[in-house]
Amino acid sequence: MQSSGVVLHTDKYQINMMYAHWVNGTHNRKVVFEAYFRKLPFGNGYAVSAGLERIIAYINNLRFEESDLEYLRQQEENYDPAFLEELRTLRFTGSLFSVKEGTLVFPNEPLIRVEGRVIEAQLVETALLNYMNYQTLIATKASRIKNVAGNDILMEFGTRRAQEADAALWGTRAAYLAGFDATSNMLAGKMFGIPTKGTHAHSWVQSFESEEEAFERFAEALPGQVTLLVDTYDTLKSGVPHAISVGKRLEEHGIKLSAVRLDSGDLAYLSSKTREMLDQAGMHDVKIVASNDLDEHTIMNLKVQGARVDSWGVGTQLITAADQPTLGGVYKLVAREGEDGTYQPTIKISANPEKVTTPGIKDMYRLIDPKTGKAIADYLCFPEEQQVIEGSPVHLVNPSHPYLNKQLEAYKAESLLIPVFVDGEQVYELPTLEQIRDYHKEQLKLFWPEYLRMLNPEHYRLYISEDLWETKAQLMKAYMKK
Ligand SMILES: Nc1ncnc2c1ncn2[C@@H]1O[C@H](COP(=O)(O)OP(=O)(O)OP(=O)(O)O)[C@@H](O)[C@H]1O
Ligand SMILES: O=P(O)(O)OC[C@H]1O[C@H](OP(=O)(O)OP(=O)(O)O)[C@H](O)[C@@H]1O
Ligand SMILES: O=C(O)c1cccnc1
Repeated sequence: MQSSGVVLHTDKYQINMMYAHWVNGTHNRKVVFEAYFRKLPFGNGYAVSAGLERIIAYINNLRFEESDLEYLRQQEENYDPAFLEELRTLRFTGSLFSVKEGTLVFPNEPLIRVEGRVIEAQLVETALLNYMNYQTLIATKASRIKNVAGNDILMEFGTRRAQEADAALWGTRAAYLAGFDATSNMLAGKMFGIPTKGTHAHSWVQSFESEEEAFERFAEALPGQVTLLVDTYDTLKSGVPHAISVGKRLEEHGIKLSAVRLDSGDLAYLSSKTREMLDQAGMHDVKIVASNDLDEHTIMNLKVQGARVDSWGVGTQLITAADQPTLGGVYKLVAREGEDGTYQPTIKISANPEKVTTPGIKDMYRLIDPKTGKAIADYLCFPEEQQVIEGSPVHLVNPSHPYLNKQLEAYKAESLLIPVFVDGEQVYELPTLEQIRDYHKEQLKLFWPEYLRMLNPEHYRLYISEDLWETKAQLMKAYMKK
């Protein structure tokens, strides 16, 4: 999506609330929102933050063009023309804090904090959640797949099955930042500098009289990167023997067969047999690629069965996050400007204690054990609380079960929310995608394997400060009294 039109990538109720604030004269009132998710996807022990690059571009391009205003005029005759004139000059003048892309994040942690005029903060909710939710979801799925694939090469093959073009492109980027090595999507390659890879389809083989001829013609056309798809007719009786005979002939002309691809059948059995056949032919360097509706479960299972696969092509299951197609991130008001111009913390009550919001503007820290270098827990506190920065002991309170608390004496603290926009100005320069990928790898090293395992991982904790708990308790009490 290009700059023109992004401003209407929002829900109608946001524009209606903006209008109602304008009618009430409260549209310039300052508020603070936080975006977070409540439940980890796929039963994973962590999520991988992604979406910030697109959010930055969105904020920078946020302006109502004449066609947008004309559309609003047509849609709602109640909108006062003076309101639309106000929109014409609207820009994002607030501040936005975010965790960096590639950071490991956990439920109820603010991934983004928006501070600014309510008219702006409300407008951006929908798009921010849209970008954050999808990209974080796919980065998390990709990180799970990378977790089981180890050092094998992972190729993203999902574009044809993605929920349309934007999802294919940004999903591919999310997959790459979380550990995939390449993509088949050429536009994603061009836009983001992701390495591209490709084999050939069954249609290539079908478009020739014989499989052998198809292999030969393909190899001659593209010497140096020849991967032959061997399952169009019969993998072991036809495909692999033909790939071997063509490979031998190519060798005489100095062309090397790189790999064969298996795309159906029992991938454990077929890959083992294929490996045997290639080795017997002395083609030890020829690699085996597997594809066919793979995900972290099938890849792990195939490895347990001894599959001899060097490289995995993963499409549908990754790009659609098929087993859990949404993250469910929310955007909640945590503070608003009072009459005296200072921020007052706000709370959203729920019958479910886990869903009661933690009020106020908060900083977030990752507390790290100085001896082991491993993360202990994450911690929210008010910015004015200085203990963490000074390194003096901190009291950790469980946000929904405050009787579960403890004192932490020795730690290192890393601040997780970094300023991205301050008073409308972008102050954060995005790292390159390669740097984000490296950062994600470093993030993984920060955690004990218990938190990273695919099945039944340990629950990594988020604590709040005592002051934060006091504020939350007071607001809950005040609400109960009412
Ligand atoms: N050894 C194995 N263990 C577990 N799962 C496997 C194994 N081999 C393949 N799979 C997976 O099983 C599924 C098989 O898919 P499917 O039933 O469509 O069969 P197919 O071999 O692709 O048949 P078709 O010829 O119709 O394409 C795929 O998700 C594949 O990744
Ligand atoms: O299974 P996925 O994880 O989504 O991976 C992508 C799939 O897309 C292709 O199949 P398709 O049937 O679309 O085309 P083909 O004729 O080239 O096999 C490819 O062969 C993979 O099987
Ligand atoms: O290059 C491939 O083999 C490929 C690309 C996209 C989808 N399926 C396979």
